[in-house]
Amino acid sequence: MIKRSDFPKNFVFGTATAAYQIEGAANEDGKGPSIWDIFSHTPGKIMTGENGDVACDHYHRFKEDVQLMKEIGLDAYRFSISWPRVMPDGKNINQKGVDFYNRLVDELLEHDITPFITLYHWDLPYALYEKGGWLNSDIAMYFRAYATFMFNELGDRVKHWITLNEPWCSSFLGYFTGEHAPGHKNLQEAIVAAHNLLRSHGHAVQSFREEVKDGTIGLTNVVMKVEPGDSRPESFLAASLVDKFVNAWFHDPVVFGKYPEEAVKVYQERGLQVMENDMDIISTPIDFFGVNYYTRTLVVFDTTNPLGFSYVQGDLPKTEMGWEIYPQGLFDMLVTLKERYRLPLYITENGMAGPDKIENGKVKDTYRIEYLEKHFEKALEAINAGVNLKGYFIWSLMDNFEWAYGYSKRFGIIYVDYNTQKRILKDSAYWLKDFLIS
Ligand SMILES: OC[C@@H]1[C@@H](O)[C@H](O)[C@@H](O)c2nc(CNc3ccccc3)cn21
Repeated sequence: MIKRSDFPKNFVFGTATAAYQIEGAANEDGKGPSIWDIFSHTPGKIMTGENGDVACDHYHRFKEDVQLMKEIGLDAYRFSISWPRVMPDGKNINQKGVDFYNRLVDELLEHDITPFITLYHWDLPYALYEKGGWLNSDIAMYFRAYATFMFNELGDRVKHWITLNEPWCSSFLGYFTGEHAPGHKNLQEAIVAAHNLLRSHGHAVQSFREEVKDGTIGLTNVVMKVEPGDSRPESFLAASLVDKFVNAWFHDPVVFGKYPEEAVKVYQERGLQVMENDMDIISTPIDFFGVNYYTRTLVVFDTTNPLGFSYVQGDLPKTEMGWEIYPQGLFDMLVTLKERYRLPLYITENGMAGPDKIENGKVKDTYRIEYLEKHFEKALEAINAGVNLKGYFIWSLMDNFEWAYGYSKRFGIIYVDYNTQKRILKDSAYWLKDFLIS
């Protein structure tokens, strides 16, 4: 049985959340609307018709939540800042919003929990969306100013920062499939948004080097193990191509200053415009990559699809999200990232949605314990194979607003009763508490 002491001494175990998914107080103390406030209030966008107006009410209950993190024994906590809470119009400061994050950071430090901050976890100020949002090249300057302000405000106490959470999701789910805010369905827009997201990332890193000399900063991407769904050579080719678009497209430019050759041609014909210095800015050196790993993706050659491939379902056991449980993919991708980019890594998200039910005041989420154990084992295997893995953040600390699924998917190690806002540690939280002292 794997033990915490099998991991390197300074390895951090934590949990992760995001502002819009847990804070609530969506219109309180001067906070401005985000694109997710508008999207979640738009009929038909959220499967359950729910929104993040209250969520887990973390804005008011953060002290209780930090106490629970301490009770579990977490080393670190990854959370995001709501840009529109701090800058309601995307530019001017809302001091009450800033005060909240100062209080949260101080509460974490008082409980010996190391804060890891994500600057952007999808909740763009709506006022900036109205100026073009990620489609307007000026967004990089707005993001740099926001990042610089936060570095100056919290950088004396917060030494680990992530610029963006999953730019692939922000661009391709937000602007191509339309499943996420702002709900556009335009491939050209998605390509432009992706480039502006990476430009914004690079500008934030440049500012960080000036403002927080003793800190580390990185970029978190969704990392999918892309595999062929059948044995045809064309499907192997399709898998390799999809890997370039989903994984390499958001890693290569940040390290090599170049987009993957195979994908550039496709995107240049569909609106990608790279201005002089863009790639130099995007490839401003970072300290680590954050890895959000959940599952694998299977693709097959498919001439009926204009893109030449289609996704297929695998036959492994699945979580409530319909995602296959595939711990081997975590090992494979950690090794791949290490060999290709030679950067330290954090697992910034890994976890599962389960059929969590309260029975006699308990949640017997044995399936989540098994999921975490298997993925912990693969993480340790990767470390022993030479991967410089520095930490592991479970998604998530508590059940929360799961984007287009509303509150119907529970990822937390803490159960949230949304009617009463009562928090109940699931069996997986008690298992983690024991693991962290093993
Ligand atoms: O869905 C669970 C979490 C979500 O709550 C987080 O806010 C987000 O950072 C997050 N990213 C993934 C992985 N992304 C993904 C996107 C499309 C298809 C499959 C996985 C999962 N999650």
